[in-house]
Order: sequence, then C-alpha cells, then structure tokens
Amino acid sequence: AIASSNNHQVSIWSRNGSQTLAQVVENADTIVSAISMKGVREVATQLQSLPIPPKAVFVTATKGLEPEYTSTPSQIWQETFPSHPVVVLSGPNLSKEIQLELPAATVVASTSKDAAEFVQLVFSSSRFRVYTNSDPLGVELGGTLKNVIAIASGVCDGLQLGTNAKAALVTRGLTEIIRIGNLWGAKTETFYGLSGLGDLLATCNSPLSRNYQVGYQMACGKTLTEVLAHLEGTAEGVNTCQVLMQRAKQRNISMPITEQVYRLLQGEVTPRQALDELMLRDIKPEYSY
Ligand SMILES: NC(=O)c1ccc[n+]([C@@H]2O[C@H](COP(=O)([O-])OP(=O)(O)OC[C@H]3O[C@@H](n4cnc5c(N)ncnc54)[C@H](O)[C@@H]3O)[C@@H](O)[C@H]2O)c1
Ligand SMILES: O=P(O)(O)OC[C@H](O)CO
Repeated sequence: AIASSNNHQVSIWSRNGSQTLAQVVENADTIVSAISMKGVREVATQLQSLPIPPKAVFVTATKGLEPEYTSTPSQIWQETFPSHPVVVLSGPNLSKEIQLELPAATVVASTSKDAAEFVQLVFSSSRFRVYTNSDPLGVELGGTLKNVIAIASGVCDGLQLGTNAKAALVTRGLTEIIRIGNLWGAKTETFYGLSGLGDLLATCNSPLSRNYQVGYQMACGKTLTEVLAHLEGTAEGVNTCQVLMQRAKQRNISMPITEQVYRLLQGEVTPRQALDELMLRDIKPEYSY
C-alpha cells in the first residue's frame, strides 16, 4: 500500500491468487518477498527458472532462519540471484499498525548503497520513515533473533512478573543477540538501532506480536500445539529458537534465555521452572572484561 501511494505500480503474487509468478515479475524493478521462512527457498528456486529483469532489486522482509544451514533469507536470495542486489527491510513494523497508517520507521540494508537508497525512496512516506544501513546481516538478525526474546517476554507478562523483570529480560536478551550476532559477522551498533533494539521493544511489548502471544498463552497454561492452532499467521520465533540453539551449541556460545525458551517450547520445563533456572544461574559480572 505504501509503494502504491508513492505512485509505483504494484502486483501481488500468492499461491492462491490468479496471477502467475512469471506475470508478476515480468517487468519488475523491485521484487519484495514477505513469505514466511519455510517457503523462502522454494519460491526463490521457482523464480530462478523465470526471466527476471537484469536490474531488478530483491527486497526481503522475512524474519526467520533456515533450519538446515542456519542461512538467513537474504543469504538465500543472494545465493540464488548472485548478480542482483539484495536489500533487507526490517524494523519495528507490526503489520496491523502499519495498515492503520500509524507512524513507523524501518531500515533498508544492503551491501549496495545504490540499491538501499532506491528501496528507501520506494517506501518512504509521511507515515513510514525509512533509514538506510550497510549491515544487512545485522539488520536481518536483529529482526529474527528478537522473536525468541519476544516469546520469553510474553511468558514474563503472562506470569505477571512485573516491569523490573521485563526490563531485565529484554536487556539481557539484547546481550544474547549481540553475543551471537557478533560471532555471526554482524556489527554491534546495528543491534542498538531500529532493527535491533527498536524491534525488540515493539515485539516484546505488544499483544499484536504472534511471538509474544506464544509465550503469553503458554504462561497462561496452553500447550504450544494449542496456541499455534489458533494463531493468526506465523510465529517465526518457534523455529528460530531451535535453529539458534543448534548454532549456539555448535559454537559453544552461552544463550541462557534462548535455552529456556527452547526447553519450554519442547515441553521440558514449565514457564515457572524456566524462570527459576534463569534466576538461579551462577552469579557473574554484567560484562566479561
Ligand atoms: N506480520 C508482521 O507484523 C510482520 C512484520 C514484519 C515482518 N514480518 C515477517 O514476514 C514474514 C511473513 O509474515 P506474515 O505475518 O505475513 O506471515 P503469514 O503466515 O501471515 O504469511 C506468510 C505467507 O507466506 C506464504 N507462503 C509460505 N510458504 C510458501 C510457499 N512455499 N510458497 C508460496 N507462499 C508461501 C503463505 O501462503 C502466507 O501467505 C515472517 O517472516 C514475519 O516474521 C511480519
Ligand atoms: O507478530 P510477530 O511476532 O511476527 O512480529 C511482527 C514484526 O516482526 C514486528 O516488527
């Protein structure tokens, strides 16, 4: 809707729509993917066999990780289309608020400055402020990893643990994100920006977030299966948590909050037990010097 109101001609493809993928991308200068993680590689592969305009820029808004290779969506797009620029679009952008035209800001990140600035112009409006960034991996990981902390925040609110607990959880959650994000190759300062801290704050504090809802409803006594059966859309954090745990274990990275969310989602601990595990960890300095 934002690109349309900026006088761009927009065509939408979905599996259930009447237009084919080939028709939609035929003359596209920008191809935006907002598919959930599980469909990204399949759709990218379908597109690979179609004639794509040589100058088309790919934009990815998916916030997830591929289980097998722990690839990010932009890595899949770049690997599939090596000669095209890829731009990551991510920020505190709860879709229901964007639909209501409430003010919001986001980040478009790419190793190609020209591509990021082009996409910035496509989406900038008086209601949607778009910043460029040159760290696509950091922007993408910020949006993706915060979903695990949003599940934990939902648990925190569901158990009515209070504002102090929530502040501690979100802050230590950011520490975990930065720890693994740095080792992945992302910059620390990116995680303090809109796509990191910004999206963390939005998602950890909003009942509109599906990830937050997973944690909140589990804290109120529902099983993961029961929550997912009635959830509108995808809570990417459920899959991301598994992939993240796998990566953290392989690389010996400490991620205590992620580990407790993982154990909760696996049914190994109750929300109360997960809380006790976190509170009773060995005492330590806030930072390792
Ligand atoms: N909803 C939000 O507020 C929001 C905001 C920013 C980013 N995101 C991210 O965008 C992505 C999508 O979110 P959503 O809320 O639209 O989720 P959703 O579950 O409502 O929609 C996902 C869409 O992907 C399609 N899809 C999945 N697999 C496919 C395949 N193999 N082939 C074709 N289509 C396929 C589904 O049909 C569906 O239309 C997620 O990664 C999410 O984290 C969502
Ligand atoms: O509904 P969620 O939890 O997928 O969150 C949506 C967006 O990531 C918020 O920026």
